[in-house]
Amino acid sequence: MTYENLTLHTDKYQINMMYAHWVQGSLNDKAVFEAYFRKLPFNGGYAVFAGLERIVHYVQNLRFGDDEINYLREQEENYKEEFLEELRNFRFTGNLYAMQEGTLVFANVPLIRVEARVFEAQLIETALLNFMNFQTLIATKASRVKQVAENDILMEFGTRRAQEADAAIWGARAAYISGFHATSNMRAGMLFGIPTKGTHAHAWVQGHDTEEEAFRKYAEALPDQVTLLVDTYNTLKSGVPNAIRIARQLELQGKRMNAIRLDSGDLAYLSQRAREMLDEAGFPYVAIVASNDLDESIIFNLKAQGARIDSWGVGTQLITAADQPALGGVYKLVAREKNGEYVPVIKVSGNPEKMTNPGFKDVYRIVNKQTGRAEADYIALQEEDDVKREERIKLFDPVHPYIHKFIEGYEAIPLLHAIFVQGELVYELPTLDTIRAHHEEQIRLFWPQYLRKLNPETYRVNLSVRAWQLKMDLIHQHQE
Ligand SMILES: Nc1ncnc2c1ncn2[C@@H]1O[C@H](COP(=O)(O)OP(=O)(O)OP(=O)(O)O)[C@@H](O)[C@H]1O
Ligand SMILES: O=P(O)(O)OC[C@H]1O[C@H](OP(=O)(O)OP(=O)(O)O)[C@H](O)[C@@H]1O
Ligand SMILES: O=C(O)c1cccnc1
Repeated sequence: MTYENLTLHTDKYQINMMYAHWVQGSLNDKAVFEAYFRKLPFNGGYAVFAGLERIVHYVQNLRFGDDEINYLREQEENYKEEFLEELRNFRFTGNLYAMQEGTLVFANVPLIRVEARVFEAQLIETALLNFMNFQTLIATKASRVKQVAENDILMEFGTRRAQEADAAIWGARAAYISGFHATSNMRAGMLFGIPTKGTHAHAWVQGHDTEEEAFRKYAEALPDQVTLLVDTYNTLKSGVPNAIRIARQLELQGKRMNAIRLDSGDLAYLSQRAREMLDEAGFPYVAIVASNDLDESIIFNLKAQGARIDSWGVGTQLITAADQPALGGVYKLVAREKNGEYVPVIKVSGNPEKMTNPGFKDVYRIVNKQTGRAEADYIALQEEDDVKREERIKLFDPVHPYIHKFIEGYEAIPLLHAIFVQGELVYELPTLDTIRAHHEEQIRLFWPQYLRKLNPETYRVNLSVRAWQLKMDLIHQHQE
């Protein structure tokens, strides 16, 4: 059994469509798909794109090996042997464009564009969305936590509550992209180079005759990284006083205790009292770590209550994106090859929000040269040159097209980068620290009103006049 080959990590309907294309002789026709989401998660003002590194590895390693072929043969007697033979030669030979990880992204903006034989473009939909949706969701959640604790140390503690192993490690990576400082997951540390941190569990304290003995033995074993969990019995009556005793003993050895950790009770009150006790005892340098089902709202609230917490361990709520467990990213056909040329296609829907934006398009971030801040994302047909030349363009509200403005003196930053061209990887995957730095820059690119957690302003995402006109024309054609 091979677990590593992700080629069949797809929905059966993709293979069915591949088969039907093969039968009908249309497998080599080119298709253009775009991946995007329609609604921002967590009622927020932005999302943080993530998932590209995993997508790159996935696309590079697409192969139907013996196990995959045999399984398909067993599963579906309709699949002809020649089709299965065709699959043996399957490689991704198309073009794939994507946002850089860590980029701030918005609803209805293409985040990934795939231009490939329909045979290939169809297969990869499921996995692409799987990776993009999960990692983008967690990176976004982490960014919200980061926003409320900008100057504190943030540790990702979620593995034990994550939806299985892949979610734990890719979630840890997504959190790091958005500004977390460390993860408790050692494998994520090993695979991605994320710094790891850890304290100790209640079991360590319970496993000794007294709390003080537990603390002392722990400090003897790891004198340079002593963070003591003080809530097993009574935080203020025994935990903190015992931790202070250990801090004293460590000073006699010329060492400094790192921190105490609070994991239950009223974290605002306990942190204030513990801070006083530590300061009075002469240990102002001993930091206070808090954990216990934390999320951005609780952290924000604790800060408003004057909590004296320096470092936050955030697990369940982050790794499971508990208040919104899925990002609804979709993958839609926008153009297809017909008689050797691309024709735009649309999906018309009773729900106007679900109507797709047809045509082969590019995305630009329009940055005001004077303020250095982003004004809008602008989606134009690929052949449109005015935006590429940074000439005057019209921004207008697609729902109320009479509300518009013309802008010039802007910089148009193309957001979709070439990742694969004709099947070749042309993109050098950035280091995780480069991605993190890119994310920080992205945060600075936007006015705070778009980023705030509560009732953010809606950032403009506009179609060019031509892209909008194309959409209107196709809607009218379908209505007729
Ligand atoms: N001052 C505070 N203001 C708002 N929320 C808080 C405050 N202190 C703690 N919390 C949060 O309230 C929740 C308390 O959870 P819970 O009722 O399980 O209490 P607990 O102290 O963990 O109890 P237990 O002893 O069973 O572990 C946690 O999510 C915690 O982060
Ligand atoms: O609350 P989260 O945000 O998910 O953070 C992780 C939690 O996991 C641990 O608890 P657990 O009860 O599993 O183990 P313990 O006995 O070490 O406290 C830890 O003490 C945190 O409370
Ligand atoms: O290091 C810790 O304190 C830790 C790690 C994972 C989960 N809970 C706590």
